[in-house]
Amino acid sequence: MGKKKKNNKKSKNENKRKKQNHQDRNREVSALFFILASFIAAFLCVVPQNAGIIGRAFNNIFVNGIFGSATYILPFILLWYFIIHIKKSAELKERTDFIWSVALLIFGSLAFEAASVLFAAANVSGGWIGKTFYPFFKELFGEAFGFAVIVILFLFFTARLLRICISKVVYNFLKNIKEDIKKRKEEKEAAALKAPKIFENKSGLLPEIKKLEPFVPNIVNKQKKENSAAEKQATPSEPQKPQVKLDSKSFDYKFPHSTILKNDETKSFHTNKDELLRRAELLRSTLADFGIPAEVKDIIPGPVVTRYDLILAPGIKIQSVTNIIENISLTMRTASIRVVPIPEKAAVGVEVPNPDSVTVGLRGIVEHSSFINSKSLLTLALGKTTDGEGYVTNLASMPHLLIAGATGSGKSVGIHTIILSVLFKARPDEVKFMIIDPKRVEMPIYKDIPHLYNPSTSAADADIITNPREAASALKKLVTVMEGRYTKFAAATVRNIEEYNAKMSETGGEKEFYIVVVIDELADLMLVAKKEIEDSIQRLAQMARAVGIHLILATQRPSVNVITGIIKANFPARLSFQTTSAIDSRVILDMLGAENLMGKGDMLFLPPGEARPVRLQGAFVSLKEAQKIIDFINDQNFPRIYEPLAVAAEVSSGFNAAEEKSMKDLLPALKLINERRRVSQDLLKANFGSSARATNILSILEMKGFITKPEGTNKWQINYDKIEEYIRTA
Ligand SMILES: Nc1ncnc2c1ncn2[C@@H]1O[C@H](COP(=O)(O)OP(=O)(O)OP(=O)(O)O)[C@@H](O)[C@H]1O
Repeated sequence: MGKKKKNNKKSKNENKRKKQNHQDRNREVSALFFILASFIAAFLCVVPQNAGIIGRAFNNIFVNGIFGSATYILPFILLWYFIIHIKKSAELKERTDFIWSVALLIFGSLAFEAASVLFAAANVSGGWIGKTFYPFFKELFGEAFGFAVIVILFLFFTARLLRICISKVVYNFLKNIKEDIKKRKEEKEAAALKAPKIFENKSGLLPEIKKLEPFVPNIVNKQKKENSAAEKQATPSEPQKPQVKLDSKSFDYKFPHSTILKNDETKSFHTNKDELLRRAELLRSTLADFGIPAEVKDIIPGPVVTRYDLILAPGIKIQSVTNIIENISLTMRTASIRVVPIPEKAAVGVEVPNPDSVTVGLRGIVEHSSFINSKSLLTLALGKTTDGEGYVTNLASMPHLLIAGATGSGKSVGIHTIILSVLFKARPDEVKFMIIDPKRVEMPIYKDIPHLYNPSTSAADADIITNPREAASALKKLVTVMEGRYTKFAAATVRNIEEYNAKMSETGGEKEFYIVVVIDELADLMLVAKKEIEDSIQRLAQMARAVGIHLILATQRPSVNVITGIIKANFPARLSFQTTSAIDSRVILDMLGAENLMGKGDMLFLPPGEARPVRLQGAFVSLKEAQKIIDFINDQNFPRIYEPLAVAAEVSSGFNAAEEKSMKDLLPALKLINERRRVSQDLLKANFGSSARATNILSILEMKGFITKPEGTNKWQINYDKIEEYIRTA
């Protein structure tokens, strides 16, 4: 059944490719026709006397006849037709293009006629069309205004033909003016405020309102400046091409535009100074009520939470604040308050959710200078820090990432932003994703991207892996791919993928692509084949970094059964969304805190080697936006080809030593099932000796389609026809 599905998919891909080739050929023939027509028309316009009867006829019919001087526009129109046919990314709108072209010639004739009358230009004329219809415009609008109307309509038709969106041009123009005015105003304000001051209250424990005032606007200004600087540095929609580039593939791949995404609401989040000061005072007085003398030193407003940095009176422990978190929540009328030590300021930060939070959009971060300027192909746009700064990190240096969080906390959205951030920077032949999604809910949207990879299949058949057993087998094969790369790199006397690719650039050899393995719900895999999965993950996590393989594991059940000691030890970078309990927070981060997050993308990121996590509001991207980016990529029909080593590994045999043994057991197992008319782990164990052997046989039986387990059931269905046929032909 599996084979049939694969064949169907293959033939579908083949048909698609054939259709595409046919369309490409048609476009090329049309382009050739239009460039020839353009040359001939230009020749006939410029030197009709050298073109015999045809030249004279052309001159008499068009230049001295129908269109007058507007005939000279014709070669340009034909040239434009050539351009849109040769440029494969341009959409062909044959009927409307023809209408705009005719309108252009008509209004060109009218414009020339109007010019000849208005400026008494004897050497131009509007031909029969100009002479017949211009009097009507002249009568209706008068000479000068009539000319203006004709020119405006002429420009309008030109814009339509050239696919220029006038409203966009006007909008961008007005936006630039508005931003210019805003920037000048900000500069004036900044000059007035002079250097940013950190307020200090020397008089007592009450924060002094006057001294607080310059602080809040300074933070907001800083963010706005960062935004406009980023906007200036590069066109937002065009992330800079990273330096590492595979030169062996010549496909003209286009990166998706950030403008496909929705605008980021946090670009200019508003802060109400009076409200912030009121809440600071409320916090101070609540602490005082519980006998904790403290001074609010800084207020750091952010898009989702505001941090109040407290200086505790000498002798007061930070735990005294942590102990009354719930009371603070009550008085401040908000849940999810978090207390963090800020050693660099000798302060205690109290993070309080804002009454109105704004969504952090992915667009705001991928347009941020730190993302645009990052050279790594594996740059991740995670979200924004509590003070509203874009937070960008590099998967290549982590080198693997462990993600956990309760259901609904924002894990899937987080995984989408991670995958999409890479899609904004990396060509399909530079980075590939091996996506394992036993939940089958979130990841199917990526099933056709040319970045997809599965070491068990050829490139054309690569799909999202949903079956836990297939996942276990694919991970094993990835270990083989990793070992193959090690051998290859050793032969090339390089230590890692960067050096290897640099060497290939010099020698013109084939480069290696990075492989990012994404597992959305590790728990589902661990349930089925814990030992196998753990072994593969351990080996990959320990060695894969140098050969460009990186793992991202996500789970909503961060228990020690799923995130085992072995896995944890090999994953120094952790990302925790809200957890259901403090214990879960400890499992994932080795500390408390994640249980007090707010959900919906609120997260703690622990970079490798860091002692304290950074709190971030994850970038949000809707499935609709993600789909648009994927469509943009898929529409380019990037050829799905793997670098040879990737498939060479074991694909022919497809099994390792243990599996080979199981293959030998296959025929006796099939005979047994056929005889007993049932299958189970116990039956196989009783006949073949051990549980492990029985598990391996079950896995082979399922992979070969002899048995299937329909979703939602726990019973194997047996394909007796297939079994009988196999036994007959064996
Ligand atoms: N960064 C974010 N900003 C704003 N809202 C978010 C963000 N991330 C998630 N959400 C909201 O939270 C909801 C749940 O998110 P998501 O589906 O990612 O959770 P999950 O942890 O994957 O849950 P499950 O494990 O059940 O699949 C989303 O539908 C969205 O409304």
